[in-house]
Amino acid sequence: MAANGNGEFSFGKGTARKGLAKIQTAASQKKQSAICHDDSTPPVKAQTIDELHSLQKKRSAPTTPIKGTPGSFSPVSEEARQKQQLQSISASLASLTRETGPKVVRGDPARKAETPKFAADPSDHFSFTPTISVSDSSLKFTHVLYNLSPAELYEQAIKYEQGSFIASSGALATLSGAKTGRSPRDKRVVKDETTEHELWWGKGSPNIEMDEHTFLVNRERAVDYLNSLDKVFVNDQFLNWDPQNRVKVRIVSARAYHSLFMHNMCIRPTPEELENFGTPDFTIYNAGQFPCNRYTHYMTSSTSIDLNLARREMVILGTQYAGEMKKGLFSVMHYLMPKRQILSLHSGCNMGKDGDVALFFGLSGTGKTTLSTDHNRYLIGDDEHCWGDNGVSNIEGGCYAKCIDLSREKEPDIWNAIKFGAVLENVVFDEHTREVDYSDKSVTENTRAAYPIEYIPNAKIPCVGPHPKNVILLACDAFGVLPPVSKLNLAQTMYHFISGYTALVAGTEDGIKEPTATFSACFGAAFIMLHPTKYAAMLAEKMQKHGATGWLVNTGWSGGSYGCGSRIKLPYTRKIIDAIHSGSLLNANYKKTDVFGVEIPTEVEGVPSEILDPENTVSFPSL
Ligand SMILES: Nc1ncnc2c1ncn2[C@@H]1O[C@H](COP(=O)(O)OP(=O)(O)O)[C@@H](O)[C@H]1O
Ligand SMILES: C=C(OP(=O)(O)O)C(=O)O
Ligand SMILES: [Ca+2]
Ligand SMILES: [Mn+2]
Repeated sequence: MAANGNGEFSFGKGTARKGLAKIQTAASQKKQSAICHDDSTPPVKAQTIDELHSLQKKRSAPTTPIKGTPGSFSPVSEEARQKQQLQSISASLASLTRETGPKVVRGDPARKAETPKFAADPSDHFSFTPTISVSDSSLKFTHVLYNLSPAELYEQAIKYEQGSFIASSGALATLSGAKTGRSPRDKRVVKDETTEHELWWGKGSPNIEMDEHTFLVNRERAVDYLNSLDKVFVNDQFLNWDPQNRVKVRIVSARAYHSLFMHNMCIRPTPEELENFGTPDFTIYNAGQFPCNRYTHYMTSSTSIDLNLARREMVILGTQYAGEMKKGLFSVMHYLMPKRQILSLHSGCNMGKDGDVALFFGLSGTGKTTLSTDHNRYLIGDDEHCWGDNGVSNIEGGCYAKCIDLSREKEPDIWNAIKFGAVLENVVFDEHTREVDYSDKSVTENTRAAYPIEYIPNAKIPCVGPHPKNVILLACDAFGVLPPVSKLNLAQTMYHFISGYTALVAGTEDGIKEPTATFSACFGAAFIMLHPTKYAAMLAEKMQKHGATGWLVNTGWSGGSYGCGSRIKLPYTRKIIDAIHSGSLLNANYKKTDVFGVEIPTEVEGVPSEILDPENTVSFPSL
């Protein structure tokens, strides 16, 4: 379309002259008798396109009224508060050798027009901002994208991160890069005078030691990398819905994907809570795109996830798998909470209409998320909880579901939660319709969706509940020898909790290609910090005190091992779980098995009786 200089517009070259109807403008219409005028809509209140675009975005309303009037006790102006916040972020990103933080400014470097108003260094007067990375990061500004909204993070991801797309459901589909599962062999913990005595070290322990100095080397590497970038994302959020034991976390990352993931997974502060956030209790530096240096002492690959409890910091190098952040923080809670006599649990948790709470312990991929998301019950959380004197509380603000073979029919609530705002990791979708094929394992079998807990319609918010009535241990048995369900006495519950017989399912950990039998203490050995007996003793004490019943539920194979038997059908497992919740299974008829001495029911409503006893289904090879 081109203007011909007379205020008239034509399509193509000279088409108007060749007799096609002229496209008429308001000005040209006025001159003629107005037959087809349109005065019903007011003209746009802009003289230029730039002005029009400036109308599109309304300034965010001040989140809370600025407290204090001039002269009242300690008034904090909006300007002073923002300055404090940026100073805090600059301090978080400080180089320990130079002992200074970068010059940080708020806002997107791409939006030149919106000159940032506040800088961390009060002496800064700047008129332009370099947008290229320079090796001496102290000469440039690091732009901080602070607690962006999901919509803003979508735009950042789609504009700047390769492999980020909007799926047809509205979720943000993205790739986590070379790593699509956790790297437990690259997770290190600083051994110092305190942690040497407090933590579980050595054989069987997930805590691979590193020294303070090496931690600082990796921290410097991560911080230098982050400071060399144009912009970083900062999330200030909370862990734990128990208000007395809430932990403030700050996540500094380089990808919108990571920021949106943590926005979904941690508890989102209200605007007022954010204004009064102050100093975080724990900080993650996620420089996952950048490798660690293999010549650094202790490093065995280019990936390292380093935890320093004394500094209250975690550094991530060489893996972009977002699960490292959420599970890394879970490790921190496994340290902090038991110190306060609160038991941290690798479990899902839901509550019935009558207030009966159930815990679902289980190693990754064994069914915590699937089985705690139950349309007939309130969801308290899918993965990480605390059990204290007042009952249970979720640590997180979101859920992280495995979505391989996800179907709308079998898991409607999870299906519907994968909408705008949710992060979909490593899934495959149709290039045109953007419809996800949940059966496709081309990228990984460990495809995942992370969504805020309120995306589940019957989520219980705040995510807290009374003391549990049932403690369900989910074991995914790759050999098919465990019965689908058995009732445990307290001693048996402790035995199974400490030994943690289950399977690592494919993809959740680096290098695991098929279900592999394992013993994972506390059904989460990768995340515990103290010796398993410490958690087990607390669990026994709480179960006894509150009269909870223990159950062992096999969500894995029956009638033979992986490869010859088949996985227990999800609808059967759901029926078993229903019978536990309703109390009907507690009062069923039982028989003792020879193998573990556990009691197995002879009947469960909706489940074929012959599968309840493995002796009927397993064919052991004759000797
Ligand atoms: N009998 C079963 N019980 C539970 N989950 C099952 C069963 N059979 C298949 N599954 C599948 O196993 C996966 C369990 O994953 P998930 O619930 O996310 O585990 P977790 O939350 O413990 O990591 C889901 O993909 C689910 O559909
Ligand atoms: C996220 C993980 O596990 P889960 O399925 O238990 O959340 C993980 O192991 O990386
Ligand atoms: Ca028998
Ligand atoms: Mn889960």
